[in-house]
Amino acid sequence: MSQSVDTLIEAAWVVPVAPEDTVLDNHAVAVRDGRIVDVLPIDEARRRFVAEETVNLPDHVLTAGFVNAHTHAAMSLLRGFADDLPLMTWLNEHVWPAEGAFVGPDFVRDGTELAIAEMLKGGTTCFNDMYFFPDVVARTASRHGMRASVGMIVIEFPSAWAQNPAEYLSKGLAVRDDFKADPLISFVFAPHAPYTVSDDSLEKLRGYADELDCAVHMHVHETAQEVADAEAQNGERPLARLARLGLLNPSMLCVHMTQLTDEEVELVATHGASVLHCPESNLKLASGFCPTARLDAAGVNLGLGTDGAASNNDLDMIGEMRTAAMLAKTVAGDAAALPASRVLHMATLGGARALGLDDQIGSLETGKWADLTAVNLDRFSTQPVYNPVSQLVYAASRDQVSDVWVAGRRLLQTGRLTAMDEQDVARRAREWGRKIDENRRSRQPTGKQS
Ligand SMILES: CSC[C@H]1O[C@@H](n2cnc3c(O)ncnc32)[C@H](O)[C@@H]1O
Ligand SMILES: [Zn+2]
Repeated sequence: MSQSVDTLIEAAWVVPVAPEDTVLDNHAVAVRDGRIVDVLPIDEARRRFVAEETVNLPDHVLTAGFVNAHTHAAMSLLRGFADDLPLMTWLNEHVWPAEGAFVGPDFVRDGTELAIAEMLKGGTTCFNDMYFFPDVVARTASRHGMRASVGMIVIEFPSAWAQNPAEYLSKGLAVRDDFKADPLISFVFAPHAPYTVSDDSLEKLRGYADELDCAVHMHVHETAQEVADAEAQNGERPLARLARLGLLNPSMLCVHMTQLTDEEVELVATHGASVLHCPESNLKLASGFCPTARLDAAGVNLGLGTDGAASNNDLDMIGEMRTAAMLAKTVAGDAAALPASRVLHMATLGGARALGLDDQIGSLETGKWADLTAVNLDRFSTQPVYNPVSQLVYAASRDQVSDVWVAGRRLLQTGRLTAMDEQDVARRAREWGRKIDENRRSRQPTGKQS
């Protein structure tokens, strides 16, 4: 007796992510009510299920949707605004003044939409965001059917979103409450960085995080300067400070971590914190190198993120996987470091685990949400296929992503977004670009216009 399902997706290769290192040839994923019902051989699936829709992907690898574990989605409107600068010059002299002038609900809506369009086209089905107006981020993601982990931000300086740390916290918590019934939207605390959040704010935030069993997502040890300044000012390294404040625990997600001693690698591992690696942002800002292979060997859970498009300058998780793999090998001096399957794990289940969503997404397992990405390997550049995971990580490009489902809803179909007006998203991005550029030019002394 056959069972009815909504969708049967048949692919040349299904890579379920868990168990790791598994490739299932000619398999199908059966989806009902947005969730995975089964992963099984195609001929068996055809016998067992009657599907409302069958999608045939004869040259494709079908895997878990990518989890962009650290980004600032709305910053896609600042892509290329300030390049070739180190972190603190970039932030103090360019990004923060521009954010002070332009960031409001409309900027965050349009920037987040642009980011969602780019991420879906590149196979990302969930992003972990840290930005002003988290209410707008949550609303925008939900409206477009995208999964998001939204940051309840805290930073010591006032912005158009909140005036002080207490207001950041209370407004963030109110947004979390507003979205508690939305299965696409979850929340984490997002104190910006050790150099912008006081002990007092971190202690309060930790109290809420413990009470609500909620993760804490923070830029930590991003640059050597950050660590040296903290040592000079307080005689304490930022990671040690977080440990002293009780924040270093399995709910802690440390973004970047380019400056780590062997003892600190052990400290992170023994406290069970996750590390969210953003290799391209670290390379572009010349911030340093996260020792991912050492962290992995120590048992630390690793996620992968693009960071914002203003420091990357794209939101391409396939590209990020390739960079993460290459960089890990060079940093470790070991070509065997972070093989392709491990990097795919970082980009899917590792990120999901960091966000506390690994029982919901990150792998193709019965009962999980059908957040799926299909990549067409029928290109010169990804032939022949000895191992589809190798092709995906080392050779594929994001324009080979053909189809994407979030909670069983097909948001990308043969390369086209089904629930977004691509022209309109692009038009609004261009308008913001013109406005921001005009403002910058009007403030420059004449003759110095670039
Ligand atoms: C409090 S909202 C997030 C805040 O973070 C800024 N930001 C973007 N990228 C980075 C980075 O790599 N390190 C530190 N801060 C970053 C962003 O501009 C927002 O102001
Ligand atoms: Zn960041």
